[in-house]
Amino acid sequence: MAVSGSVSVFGNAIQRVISRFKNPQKVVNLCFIVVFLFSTVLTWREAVVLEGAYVSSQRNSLDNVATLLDRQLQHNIDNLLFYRNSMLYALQSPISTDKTRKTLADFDALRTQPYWQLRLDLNRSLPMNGVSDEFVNNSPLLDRDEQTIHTELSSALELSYIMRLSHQTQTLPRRMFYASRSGFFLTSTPPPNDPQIVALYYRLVAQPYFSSQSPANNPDRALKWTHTFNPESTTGQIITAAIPLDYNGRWYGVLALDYPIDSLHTFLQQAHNEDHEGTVLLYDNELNPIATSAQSLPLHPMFTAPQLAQIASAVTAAKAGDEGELRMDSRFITWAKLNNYDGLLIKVHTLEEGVQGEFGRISIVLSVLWMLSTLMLFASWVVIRRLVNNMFSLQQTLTWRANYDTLTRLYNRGAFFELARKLSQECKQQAQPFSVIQMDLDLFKSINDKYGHSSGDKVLAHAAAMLSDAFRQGDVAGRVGGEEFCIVLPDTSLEEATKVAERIRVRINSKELLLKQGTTVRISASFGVSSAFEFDDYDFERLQSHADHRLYKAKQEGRNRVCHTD
Ligand SMILES: Nc1nc2c(ncn2[C@@H]2O[C@H](COP(=O)(O)OP(=O)(O)OP(=O)(O)O)[C@@H](O)[C@H]2O)c(=O)[nH]1
Repeated sequence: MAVSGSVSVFGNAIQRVISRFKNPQKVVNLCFIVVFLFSTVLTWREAVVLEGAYVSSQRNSLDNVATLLDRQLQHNIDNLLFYRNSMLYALQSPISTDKTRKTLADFDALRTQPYWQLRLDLNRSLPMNGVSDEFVNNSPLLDRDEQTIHTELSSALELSYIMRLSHQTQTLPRRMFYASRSGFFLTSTPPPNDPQIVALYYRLVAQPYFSSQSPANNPDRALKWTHTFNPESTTGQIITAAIPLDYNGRWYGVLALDYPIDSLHTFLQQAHNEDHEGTVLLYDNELNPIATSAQSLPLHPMFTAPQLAQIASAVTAAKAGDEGELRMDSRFITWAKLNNYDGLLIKVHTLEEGVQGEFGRISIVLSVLWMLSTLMLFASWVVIRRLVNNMFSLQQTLTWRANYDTLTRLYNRGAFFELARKLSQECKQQAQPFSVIQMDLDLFKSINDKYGHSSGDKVLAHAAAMLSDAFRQGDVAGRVGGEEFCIVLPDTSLEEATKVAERIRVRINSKELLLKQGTTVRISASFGVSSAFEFDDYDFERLQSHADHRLYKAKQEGRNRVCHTD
């Protein structure tokens, strides 16, 4: 009982709210559109936050690799600078010992040989490897200066002790060397004493990292990175960091570190090990791929020329250490410019990897939730819309039934009296004539008795239709009793109202009505007409009473007639 009570209270409340709006369906639609938009905006907001987190995670992942690589490179560069300082100190104040004297004497003895090696103390130092005076003289870049060669050799000897001490096991394996313009070199991976020395020295000074360190090519005397092709390397490529050695205005040579590509591959694989999603690639400053965290460099280029141009334009304005991201076809690209290498790291995250990853799973759940809530919203919209439609049409039916007579479709007594009173008062205010016609079907009881009640109903509906067709717009008719009708005619005199009544009478009486197959009936009606002007009274009830008296008179006088006098 309590439940049904609260349901009906709720129903009434909804009905009251709905009745305030002319078109409740529109209100329901609007409400659901607002809820739909609200839930979509919320989901979209979640998606934006998720996207931000995804971008940050991609950046962090690349940032970790970039930091590790930068830290390692920084360590190596620090070593390189330390070696250069050692050489500079040695050039400033060369040490003269038995060993240096022996080294210089050996050099003087061997300097014309096509190749030579000074193996002073191999347990504590690295061998010095050199080429002939002739070789040096044939190259415009090289210069065996008699004034400085001995000082340089003794300084290089000191460096060879330090280099020998440096730890061999590195996180990022590399080769350190000093290539002198005076025709000798020192390397952490010394060659045997054979003709190979000439080829090695030639390759060292022929590579771009050497010539790029000349005062003309490197006026700032800064560290430079180069990416060169080395046919002896398994991958054919090598990355080199080089700095010039200058003293007293003379360019002595180049101190350099080079990294085999394999070591960079291994480094990237280890650095990117924790993050299983995506591939990290190291590119040089001309956007050539160098190394990858994948098994090997891709056989086909990862990017088309326009895509590379897009990356290049994003990176051009960036400073060292900057990072950014780009969307390319179905891939998400994150890039980071390294602090200690003139190139950049690029992380490629494909859509497939993204979908399988954590963010992909969350995005799918979010999309499914949004679709489910939208589906449920749509289902409830259909139900509520139907409910509201039903309530609205029910309300309209009830409202109609409260005011109209269902049989004749004319106003019922209550609604008619209310309207008639209103119209009479309006006419009174505007001093217009106002008339009332009272109509009653003749001998209607006999039709009921003879043909049945349903036939009687048919006659009543027919008479009402005749009535409705006959009066003018502005006139109002109602069923005020069983077979009694009343018509009010605003702005109509008694004479005009009498004519209207006469017209209705003729129409009703002129047509045979088919009651059932083979049975027709001709009906008639009597009319009483009254007017406000003749009584100087606009009270509707009194005017109707006058009209009713005259109707009675018409009945008395033989029915089927109009009476407008007492
Ligand atoms: N079929 C039908 N009959 C109705 C309805 N309302 C009233 N009546 C009948 O209408 C009849 C009216 O009869 P009376 O008032 O005696 O008048 P009459 O037979 O029309 O005779 P006069 O008015 O003197 O011409 C009654 O028999 C009522 O039962 C209705 O809605 N349907």
